[in-house]
Amino acid sequence: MTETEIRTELVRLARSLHQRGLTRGTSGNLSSRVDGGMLITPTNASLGDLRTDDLARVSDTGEHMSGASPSKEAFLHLAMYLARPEDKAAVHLHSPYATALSCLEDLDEGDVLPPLTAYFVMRVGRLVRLPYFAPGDQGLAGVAEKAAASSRALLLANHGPIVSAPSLAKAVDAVEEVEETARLFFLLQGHATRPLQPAHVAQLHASST
Ligand SMILES: O=C(O)[C@@H](O)C(=O)COP(=O)(O)O
Ligand SMILES: [Zn+2]
Repeated sequence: MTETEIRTELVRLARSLHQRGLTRGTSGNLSSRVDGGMLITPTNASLGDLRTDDLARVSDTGEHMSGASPSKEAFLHLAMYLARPEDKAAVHLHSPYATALSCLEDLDEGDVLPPLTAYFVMRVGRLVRLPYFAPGDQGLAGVAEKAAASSRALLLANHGPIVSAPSLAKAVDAVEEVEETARLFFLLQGHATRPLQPAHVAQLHASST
């Protein structure tokens, strides 16, 4: 993709997420890798109302190179890319069900959601909850990088999900699947539930490699 196409895609998908209520106000941020760094949405801007020229360019080492002031979570996107060199895009949202999940007691921190559907297993795999850090706190960088080495999908405690993937379309698809599976998780509370069996999960992993 050319840089112009990447900019157009970032703006289009940011607007789509915002219009569908997957993130509200000025919450959330999206990035795509480009030569020498990444393009990322600006800080304190609605994802529903961006123009291609608003995007910030940030170097691989975190310097703001051009464009608007970058998201305060730029360091977190860079941490995902450091841990997952094959990934080229990352999306952070405050989507309601995943954010509600991030606030629950008594979760398995390393594997927050059960494998309810094949789509979740194929698109997300495993959702890992990280400890609470205030938005923009760079103390999260090392923790996120370590967790991202084994999972593309992280849930920031009392905050929301961040997911990376080899393309922006795939990262959006995966973060939407995190939200949908969190919604199913809440819908199923109080119902005897039968998640996929380990053999089903192993088969899905084997057929997707
Ligand atoms: O929750 C926050 O404040 C940030 O994580 C966020 O979602 C939006 O921050 P900016 O991208 O800096 O606007
Ligand atoms: Zn946030």
